[in-house]
Amino acid sequence: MTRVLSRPVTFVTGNAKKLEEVRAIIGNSIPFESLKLDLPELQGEPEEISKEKARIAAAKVNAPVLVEDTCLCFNALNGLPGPYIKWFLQKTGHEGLNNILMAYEDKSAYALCIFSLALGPAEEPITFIGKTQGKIVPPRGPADFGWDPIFQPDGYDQTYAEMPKEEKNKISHRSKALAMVKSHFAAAGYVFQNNRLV
Ligand SMILES: O=P(O)(O)OP(=O)(O)OP(=O)(O)OC[C@H]1O[C@@H](n2cnc3c(O)ncnc32)[C@H](O)[C@@H]1O
Ligand SMILES: [Mg+2]
Repeated sequence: MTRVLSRPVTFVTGNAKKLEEVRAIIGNSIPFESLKLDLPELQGEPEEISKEKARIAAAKVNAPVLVEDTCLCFNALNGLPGPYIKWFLQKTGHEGLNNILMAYEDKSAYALCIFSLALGPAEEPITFIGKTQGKIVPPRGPADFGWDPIFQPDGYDQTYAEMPKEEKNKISHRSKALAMVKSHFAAAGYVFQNNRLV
């Protein structure tokens, strides 16, 4: 069934680095616009946070929106800091995050990216989850994107920060979630006119 929407999909984020990766990964496969907006940092379970973020964004923009929320989860801490990683990173830095894990032998962690698509303010958001397993290490590589220097994905000698961007974008939590977003768009029968969903 063809879905008729009167506005383009807007990817809403306050994070320029996220947007850069989303642009690189999506390429031309989904026409979208972006809007820089700092949405509230919500509490709760990761999927619910992402959905609620989409509802808030759709109400603000009054259009179809795509948002994502990223978590960094330590297995030794049963998934924390998880959605609260932004504040942990801001307050304790890479060193503090490593120090927290000094109390545990298990340094394993996973990066979680949860996209939510809300076709309008009144519509139930659809979620797409990407997960990449790895471990927390002392920082290596450029420190220009979040916790990239301390996350070393399984099967690699480099941290996310040390990898060429194209390499990270092949295996990252974000690219896995976006692969599902792309499949959804391919299967959903949305119609694009002049690069807009109509
Ligand atoms: O406006 P939004 O999209 O919410 O952007 P944000 O920066 O607030 O992002 P989150 O709420 O999802 O918080 C995730 C935190 O993890 C960081 N982060 C997100 N994706 C990352 C990635 O791929 N590599 C490293 N750090 C990342 C990001 O800078 C934040 O500090
Ligand atoms: Mg945020």
